Amino acid sequence: MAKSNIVWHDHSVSRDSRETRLGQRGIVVWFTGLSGCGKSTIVNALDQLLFDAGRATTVLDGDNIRHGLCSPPERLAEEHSDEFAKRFGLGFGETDREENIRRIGSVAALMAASGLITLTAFVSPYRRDRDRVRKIVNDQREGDFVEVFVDTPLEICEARDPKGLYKKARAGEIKNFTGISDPYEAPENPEIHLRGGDDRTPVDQATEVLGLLADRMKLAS
Ligand SMILES: Nc1ncnc2c1ncn2[C@@H]1O[C@H](COP(=O)(O)OS(=O)(=O)O)[C@@H](OP(=O)(O)O)[C@H]1O
Ligand SMILES: Nc1ncnc2c1ncn2[C@@H]1O[C@H](COP(=O)(O)OP(=O)(O)O)[C@@H](O)[C@H]1O
Repeated sequence: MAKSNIVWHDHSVSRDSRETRLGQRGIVVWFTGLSGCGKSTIVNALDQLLFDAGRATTVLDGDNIRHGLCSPPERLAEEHSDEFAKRFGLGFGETDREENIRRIGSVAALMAASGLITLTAFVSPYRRDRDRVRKIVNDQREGDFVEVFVDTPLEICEARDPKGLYKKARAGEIKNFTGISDPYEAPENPEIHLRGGDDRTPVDQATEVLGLLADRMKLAS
């Protein structure tokens, strides 16, 4: 393949300077799990706990990111040509999910490099896609990627069905629905394994994650 002629440009404000000013290490906390497992709710609770503790955070959430950076073709077609929408819009096929996670992974790595505690909530069903993000983040600095598996059984996610998507998927109205007509590859060695579907609240779960993150967010002394 031909060389791309793209050259990295270094900037004068270093990552260390940014992190020293913020008093924390920038990390990526990557939540993965089935639709309805609790990712967004737990991330939101964790973000609130971190914010209240004076931390600088940001949240990348699948539902929101698919309103902008990773819009589906139908949304793009409202503003752009059909050809553009088809080319750049992302659905839920395997390759579209791969590109979704590639874009988010890249953004998450940039945010962590700015010193932010970056919380992400994506189904991200393919191990290979998650591992690529792990590599990008850890290549910047080892140990900064924290995978959190929200392990809520499918039956519970389906019973919750807050958006009615499982019902539609069972009726064949949504194709490629994770857990129903599309695979979910569970993490083999997540840094944090949260078992969902018991009587713990999202705040309990977020508090557990916060405890496990404490050392990773600290600046080296
Ligand atoms: N086919 C299919 N499979 C799974 N999920 C679907 C699908 N179609 C729409 N949705 C809704 O989109 C949200 C998942 O988007 P993500 O960007 O997180 O998906 S992925 O990481 O690219 O797999 C997901 O959000 P959550 O329920 O918050 O997980 C769903 O609301
Ligand atoms: N620990 C929990 N206990 C009970 N219900 C929960 C818990 N966590 C999330 N939920 C509920 O489950 C539903 C799906 O949660 P959500 O955060 O939207 O999942 P996801 O982002 O993984 O799709 C919501 O109605 C939410 O209130």
